[in-house]
Amino acid sequence: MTRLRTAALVGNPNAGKSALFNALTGARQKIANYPGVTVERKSGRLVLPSGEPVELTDLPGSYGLDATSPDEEVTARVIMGRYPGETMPEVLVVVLDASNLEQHLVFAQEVIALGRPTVVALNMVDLAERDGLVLDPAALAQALGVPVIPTVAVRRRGLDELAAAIASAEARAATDHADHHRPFTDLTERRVTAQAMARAAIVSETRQHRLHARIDQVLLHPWIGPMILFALLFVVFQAVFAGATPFADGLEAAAGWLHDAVRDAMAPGLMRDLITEGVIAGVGSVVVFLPQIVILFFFILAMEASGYMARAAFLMDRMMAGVGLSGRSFIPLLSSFACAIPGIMATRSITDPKDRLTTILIAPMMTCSARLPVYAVIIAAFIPNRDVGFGVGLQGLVLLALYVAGIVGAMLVALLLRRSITRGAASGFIMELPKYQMPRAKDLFIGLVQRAWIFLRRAGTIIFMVTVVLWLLLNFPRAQEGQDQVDASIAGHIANGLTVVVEPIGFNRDMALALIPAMAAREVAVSSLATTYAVAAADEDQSAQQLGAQLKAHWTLPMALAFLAWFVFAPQCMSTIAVTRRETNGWKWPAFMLAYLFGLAYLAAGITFWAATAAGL
Ligand SMILES: Nc1nc2c(ncn2[C@@H]2O[C@H](COP(=O)(O)OP(=O)(O)OP(=O)(O)O)[C@@H](O)[C@H]2O)c(=O)[nH]1
Ligand SMILES: [Mg+2]
Repeated sequence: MTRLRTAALVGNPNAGKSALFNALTGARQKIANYPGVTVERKSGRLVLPSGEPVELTDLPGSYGLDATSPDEEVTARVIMGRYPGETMPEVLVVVLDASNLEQHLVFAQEVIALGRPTVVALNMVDLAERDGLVLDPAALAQALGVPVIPTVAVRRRGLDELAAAIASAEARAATDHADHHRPFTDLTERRVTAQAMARAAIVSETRQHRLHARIDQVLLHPWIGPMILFALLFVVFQAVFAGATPFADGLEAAAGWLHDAVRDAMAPGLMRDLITEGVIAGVGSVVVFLPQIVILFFFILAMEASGYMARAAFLMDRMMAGVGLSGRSFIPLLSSFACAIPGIMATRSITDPKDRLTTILIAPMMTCSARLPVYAVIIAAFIPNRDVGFGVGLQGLVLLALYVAGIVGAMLVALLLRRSITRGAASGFIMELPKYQMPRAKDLFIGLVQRAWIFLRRAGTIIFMVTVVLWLLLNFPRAQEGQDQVDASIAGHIANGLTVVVEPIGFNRDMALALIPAMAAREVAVSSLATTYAVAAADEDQSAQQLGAQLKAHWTLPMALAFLAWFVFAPQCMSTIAVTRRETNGWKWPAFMLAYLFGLAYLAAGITFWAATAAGL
């Protein structure tokens, strides 16, 4: 019988473990240039030169075997063979950042001291070379007592050698009968040794860090830094609107054309209506926002890969401390701009449980990409595409304001929570600043394709299904002669009931109708509105108008602004609630989250509506 061969990648955060894992197994794990990207173990298949497979596990980065946060706990457990349902990995592959040896050797020694078959991947040797370090891997191997293989994960350099080293360590593992206890190693001692080893392994060092140090002086400057960060965000949101418009217009025209083509080609009837009103008008109204999503993620991915994101975390640390959070919360909150689900999972790298809980509770207020279609459709319909001077577009400005509103709301809530429910001292923040890197075009491209695919898949599955169900609920029972179809329908009845609740904050029936299906996914608010208006238009024998024109015909500006304010806060997403339940082990906190976010949304929408009405908008 053949054994199942196993190996695990271990090392400090940001050493390039996931990049190496992807290169060795062909997986597509997320990599980014800041610590704490991976928070869960992930396995894949590596094929050795002999053709034999090895199950390789990618682990969260860690500073030591005595875990201080939930993600480090996973690493320690897997290494020690105490992870439920999993055998202990036979070979440990320690991944080191060659340009940061002194730090990374501290944990490496602890792992090597376990006495198990171990191989060291001396990764990022390209960056070490760039920084003018000349390394002596043989000296390091001698000092550590295990093989050391230089690698460049992102350029696939050294992979064959690494696989061969894993294979021979693997062969030793078969005859390894050592008892697997954990020997005591002293941290201070390891630090001193790490320093000595790093010195011995570095043959020569030239001063090339200077440029990067100078860039950091500017980007991390107490007041120039935040200004640059804000200017950058400003550019991002301008680009989301200005850059996407031609593409979005093209897609919208294509959807319109498709709509007309289907209408002309099919015989009149419910099937035709389902396709034109539900699928094309509904799902199509969401898909047209693909260009905006791609532009937003282009900036996010470029900032992640370059190393700027970690600087932004550093800059925000002071502001975060002001509301009782640490800069450690920044990365999870930042991930929440893509989606709150990975954001909430990323809180596993936060050591302090109260810090972590607070971060989980405010994460849904970060504007996730699912809100972008909702914001964009309403802004495009109600905010004039005007230049407010210096080439700054009003639409992009309003979009930025919505993002800022979410951030400010989150900070205020954090402040309140830290003074009441999650009271406690704010923990300190130490984060290594990663090296600056030029984002690689190929990685960016793959990242964008992945994001686009996630967006389209959502449109094709959950948004499609919810829209079709809504269309059915809008069309049955059929209206009597002279009756309005939407009013007669099941959906209309439900919406009329809800309208009583949301009328005080300025919402009409159509808006109320969009809120319930949008619980499945926020983008559904857009497809629901599009479908509702398409059904209503067909009923009144109007030609189908584009969604923007329909909104303008049925809503006032204060109503539109109130709807935007609602979406800044409302917890319109079931999956976020589910992941909160999982990460907090119970229903208490997700229930709390739902209640307070709905409360906030209601307040914000109401205040916006009445203030805008009073201002005569
Ligand atoms: N230049 C260079 N960059 C690398 C190399 N390996 C990884 N990177 C980059 O370094 C950054 C960190 O890589 P990851 O694979 O996410 O690091 P990790 O060890 O998995 O980090 P955590 O999941 O946070 O523990 C990414 O931006 C990678 O593109 C390398 O050999 N050379
Ligand atoms: Mg990783």
